[in-house]
Amino acid sequence: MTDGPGGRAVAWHAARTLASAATALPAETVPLDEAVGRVLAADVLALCDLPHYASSAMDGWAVSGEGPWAITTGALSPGMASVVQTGGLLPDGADAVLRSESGSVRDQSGRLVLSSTTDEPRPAQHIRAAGDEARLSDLLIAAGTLINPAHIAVAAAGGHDELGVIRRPRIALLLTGDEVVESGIPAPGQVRDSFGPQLPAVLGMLGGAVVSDSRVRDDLAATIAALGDAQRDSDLVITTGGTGDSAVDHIHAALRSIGAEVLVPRVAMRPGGPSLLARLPDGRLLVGLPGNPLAAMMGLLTLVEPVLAALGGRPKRLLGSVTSADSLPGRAGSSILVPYRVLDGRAVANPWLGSGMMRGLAEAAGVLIVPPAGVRAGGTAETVALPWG
Ligand SMILES: Nc1nc2c(c(=O)[nH]1)N[C@H]1C(S)=C(S)[C@@H](COP(=O)(O)OP(=O)(O)OC[C@H]3O[C@@H](n4cnc5c(N)ncnc54)[C@H](O)[C@@H]3O)O[C@H]1N2
Ligand code: MOO
Repeated sequence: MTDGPGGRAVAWHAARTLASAATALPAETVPLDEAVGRVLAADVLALCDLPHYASSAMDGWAVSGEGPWAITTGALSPGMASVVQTGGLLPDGADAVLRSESGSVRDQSGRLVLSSTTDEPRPAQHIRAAGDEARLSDLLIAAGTLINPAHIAVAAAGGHDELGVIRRPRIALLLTGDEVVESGIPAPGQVRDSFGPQLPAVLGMLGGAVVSDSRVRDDLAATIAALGDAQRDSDLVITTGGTGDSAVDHIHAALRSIGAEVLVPRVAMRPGGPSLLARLPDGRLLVGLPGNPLAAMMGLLTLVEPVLAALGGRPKRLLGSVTSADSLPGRAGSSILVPYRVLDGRAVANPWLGSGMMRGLAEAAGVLIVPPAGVRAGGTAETVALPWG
């Protein structure tokens, strides 16, 4: 494994495991329509039977006993029927529903009499019984569930107006790089900012919310001051750039200066090796991403994603696997992360894999993890999914 400014590199899988050790944040209550995409903090139980009353599943007549039936209103006794609509409350005494297309009504000396024109209804036919889907206090949605729109409808049917969800991890971004410009075509020596426009979106996809976004001069004192400010309102600080050892790289020195505990000084991977994970003095976590854009995204998949999953109480995303079309050489002591596309069911490495290039990732189906021993053509490689699917 390679050593670097922060110390000894941690193997790729081990780095992800260390980043997964964060403790889940406390719960908050949100209205139902804001709960999609959040993680449920406590079990949701039915506050009533589902459905909570017996109703008709069809437009037609509620009937009691054998036909023909005398049409009436109110409670039914055998031989009586009354008009019902889909979803309508069944009168007492109803034991089936006859669909409107299966019956005919005739006037018999001033009394309306209903007869079936088919072999319907069977007993209990077209009745939605109370409690068919769930009984009062049944478990409807388990704590830890990532809530989808259908869960919202289940919770609403179960009588809930709001849900307890794990607080969304709040993220402070500190972007370094005096050469970085935020608009237009950069002059030689300048570079167009990759992170400002991209990170809030990808962090949102991972369940986080960027609450502040600051630019920091490539200066040690400014970096130390910015780290102090960033901690205050956030659960996670993410820095970009400055992870190296040059005169303009200050992340490691600033972390030492404020007494942070470095948990992962760098990761045994390429690109993105200088990615780091640290615990700040107040206990919050910091992920340092390298300045090279592709390297930073590989650091994000390795460290930020598991940290956010753990803080947000989300299930850890499992690694996938794919058959590699080609032989991919490995590198002693290191994993190589390769954005790939799929051709004829097999993974093919994308072009544009330089650590400053983003086109290969933009066109990727996922990222291959090539172990030190490499992957042979036709062999299986582990994959990590992209946050955008
Ligand atoms: N002597 C060595 N030099 C380098 C090593 C090494 O081991 N020895 N490692 C290389 C690797 S690997 C990486 S990755 C980078 C890490 O660099 P830093 O994290 O210190 O980042 P910077 O030096 O600030 O910037 C690197 C690169 O990225 C560009 N950058 C920075 N911010 C942005 C941004 N917001 N948008 C787009 N591009 C950005 C910056 O202009 C540089 O080109 O170090 C290698 N060097
Ligand atoms: O992580 Mo660096 O070259 O590996 O960009």
